[in-house]
Amino acid sequence: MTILDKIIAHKRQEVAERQSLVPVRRLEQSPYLQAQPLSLSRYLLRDDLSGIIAEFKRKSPSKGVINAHAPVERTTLGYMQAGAAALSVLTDTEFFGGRNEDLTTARRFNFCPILRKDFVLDEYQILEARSIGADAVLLIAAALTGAEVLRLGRFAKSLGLEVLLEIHNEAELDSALHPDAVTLVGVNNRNLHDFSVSLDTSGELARRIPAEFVKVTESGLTSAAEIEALRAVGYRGFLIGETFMRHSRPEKACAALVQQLRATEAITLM
Ligand SMILES: O=C(O)c1ccccc1NCC(=O)[C@H](O)[C@H](O)COP(=O)(O)O
Repeated sequence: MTILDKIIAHKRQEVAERQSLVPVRRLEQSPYLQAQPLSLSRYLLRDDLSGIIAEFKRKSPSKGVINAHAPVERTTLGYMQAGAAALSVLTDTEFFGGRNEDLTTARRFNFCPILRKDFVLDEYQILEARSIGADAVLLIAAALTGAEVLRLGRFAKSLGLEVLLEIHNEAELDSALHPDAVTLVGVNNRNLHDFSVSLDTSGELARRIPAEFVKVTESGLTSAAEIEALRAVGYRGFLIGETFMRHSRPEKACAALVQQLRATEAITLM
């Protein structure tokens, strides 16, 4: 049993419980449903932004507690001020120490696309994502069938949310890539069996992802040189969590990385 299997088993139970506590009609009353979501893909394609999706995560299965004290407001606002193009907020509690309120707080303090980072299995979670102020959701190919990606992706689209499809290999790409439902493809560099990280995964899969999808590289990124190397093979989004969150002031670590990127002159107008 992989860590993903464990997370998914727990999530199924959690979603069933939550649905009985917070019915769909309550989610539908959220004021965020009246607002127009921001486009994550458009922000990542902007040449005047860094392409960094800065993540707020307190702990993870691979690293345990990373940062239990950073406040969501100061961190996410700091990320934006530092030059991140978008935010990712972990809302899973059991394995990542997040909560829905973290995303809502980030939403209140920021005007940029926000990805709800969670383990989506059901339409309910997508409506919930919209109701807490998210602009995009993650669908993980390793946790879903191709038909489920299509169904959930279409539902997300009907609510105005973009879908970032996460893959680890070619087989997942082939089974889950539905142009009708997916806008961005994220290659996760972390092997969920042994937690090893290899940026070669992104390097190797880049040319397999059709040009119409915005390419995002996820996990294990630590430097401007790595970002530039992956930008050169077509990536426009760079999802970074731990490299920032392991600092007591994650937003300062983000600012330092954006500075390094600026020094390479890859970002012309920032
Ligand atoms: O981070 C983990 O340990 C993990 C384990 C199992 C499933 C997902 C996991 N992480 C979620 C993510 O995708 C990362 O938080 C994200 O890509 C950022 O990665 P990093 O920059 O390495 O924190």
